[in-house]
Amino acid sequence: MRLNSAAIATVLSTEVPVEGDFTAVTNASNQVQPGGVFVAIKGFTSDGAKYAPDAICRGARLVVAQEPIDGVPTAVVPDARVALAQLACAFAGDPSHELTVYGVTGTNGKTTSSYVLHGILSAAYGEDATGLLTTAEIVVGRHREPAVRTTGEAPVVQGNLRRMLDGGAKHVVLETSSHGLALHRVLGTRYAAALFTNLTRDHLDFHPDMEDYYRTKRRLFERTDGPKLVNADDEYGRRIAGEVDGTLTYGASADADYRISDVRLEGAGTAFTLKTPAGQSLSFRTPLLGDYNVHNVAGASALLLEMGMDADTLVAAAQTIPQVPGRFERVPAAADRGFEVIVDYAHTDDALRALLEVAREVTSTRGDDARLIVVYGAAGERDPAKRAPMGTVASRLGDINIITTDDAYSEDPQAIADEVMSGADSSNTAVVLERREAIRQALDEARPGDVVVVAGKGHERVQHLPTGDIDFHDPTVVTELLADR
Ligand SMILES: CC(=O)N[C@H]1[C@@H](OP(=O)(O)OP(=O)(O)OC[C@H]2O[C@@H](n3ccc(=O)[nH]c3=O)[C@H](O)[C@@H]2O)O[C@H](CO)[C@@H](O)[C@@H]1O[C@H](C)C(=O)N[C@@H](C)C(=O)N[C@H](CCC(=O)O)C(=O)O
Ligand SMILES: Nc1ncnc2c1ncn2[C@@H]1O[C@H](COP(=O)(O)OP(=O)(O)OP(=O)(O)O)[C@@H](O)[C@H]1O
Repeated sequence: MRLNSAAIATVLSTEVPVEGDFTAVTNASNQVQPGGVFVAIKGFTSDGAKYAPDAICRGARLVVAQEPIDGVPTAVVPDARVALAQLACAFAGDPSHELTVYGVTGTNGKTTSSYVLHGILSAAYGEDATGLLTTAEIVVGRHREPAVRTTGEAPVVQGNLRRMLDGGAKHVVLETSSHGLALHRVLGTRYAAALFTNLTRDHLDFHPDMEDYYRTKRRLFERTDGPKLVNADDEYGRRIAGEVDGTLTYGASADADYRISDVRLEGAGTAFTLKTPAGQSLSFRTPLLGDYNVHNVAGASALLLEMGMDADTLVAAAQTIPQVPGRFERVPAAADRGFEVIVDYAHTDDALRALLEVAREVTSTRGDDARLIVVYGAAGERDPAKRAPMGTVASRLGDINIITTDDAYSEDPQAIADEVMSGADSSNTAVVLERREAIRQALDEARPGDVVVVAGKGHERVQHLPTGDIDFHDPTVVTELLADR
């Protein structure tokens, strides 16, 4: 919707030096629309003010910045990121206030839990009534498109919420990263419900310490009026429950409000019982595998029960949760060879441990000689402290392990691999830097019965290397290599 200068002045509580109507807002100079507002953010690597003249050339009629910019009509604000969010909400007409928005946060399991919530909501209320914003995809009703960020900049978040509302959505799941909370990308969004999975070491290149990381995640719960569910089996989940009024817990702990028990592999999925605070025992069957996925399904289910979903509808819907892209994704072409290939997004030591424990369990059901073969690596420019622990986890749980390159960005892949190797056991680990070659060697090694896990990139379609970006999608590469054999 259009906003006039008076409306912008009110939203920002500042003077606006240009009259008339404005069409849209952005912080990216190359996305400016004619008649738009450009918000100049002082970033970590660059200063948006540098791009203000370019934004004006592209049709912006007003720049919002923390200091006046010479020769450019500027509205001055104390915090440009806050201003960006305020304007994004105003231009989109505050869509979150007309939607039921479910926020999901945590270190691991956000995307999966978001898909679980979305899958159950879609089964219960119809696909057209739902929307999903995650790391893997943006889903608007029946339309799916790849996502760029977990939590995009405020105009992206608000623009998508508006699109969903206009398309008939009522329930939207918004995966909410700590970057999103810290950098005000979701400021002004009304959350009707919030879910916390867990907190383990990650993103310490961005947060000064775990306490800051924790407090940032906690903000989601402080600003949610409706139901709030946290993982009782995670120390930080318990902290939120103790510190934010009205927060309930789920988990296997004896004192969890929603208590998980009787977890067992059943057919190609998992069965478990969820005991509710009202004393009901609900028997769940889900196609997802592993204890951590039981937590993801239990957390989402507890939240939906608190939101008033009928228990029978919920339990039936949980049986039909669709495959989450790149999370324990089985590559069908491998079945013909008698072994399994699983692609997964695990890229922290904790996620890798959780993944490989399930993969180990699956391997053990495939016979005494079945082996677990693991291809994995650590990303560059991201929290290097997790590299050696990833090596340790893989060596402990995998039979044959190949360290390869993940997204190295500008870092030297060999140096990253050396750091991972420093935590690994060299008797069961090799380094093969080229990712396609590493996967090829793992497939060559695989015998009938074995399980091959390719971890780290999941749904992603590009590999970021110091030499530039290349197209790379693990499920496609596995399928191509199997076809070549
Ligand atoms: C730390 C971080 O999140 N940085 C993001 C942030 O950077 P920044 O605000 O410091 O911006 P900057 O690059 O210094 O540029 C300053 C300003 O100039 C603008 N600019 C810049 C160049 C230009 O030509 N024109 C222009 O207008 C930029 O849009 C920006 O507003 O804003 C940029 C523009 O939107 C993002 O590209 C950048 O993402 C970086 C590359 C990134 O990798 N972010 C990751 C870590 C991230 O956000 N991850 C989280 C969590 C993932 C998870 O665990 O699930 C996520 O939510 O995705
Ligand atoms: N609840 C969980 N606890 C621990 N590990 C999990 C959990 N759920 C999923 N995982 C593992 O972590 C990987 C990433 O899961 P998912 O994409 O759901 O998390 P995420 O929080 O969205 O990650 P990111 O922040 O990197 O986008 C999965 O592929 C799986 O191996």
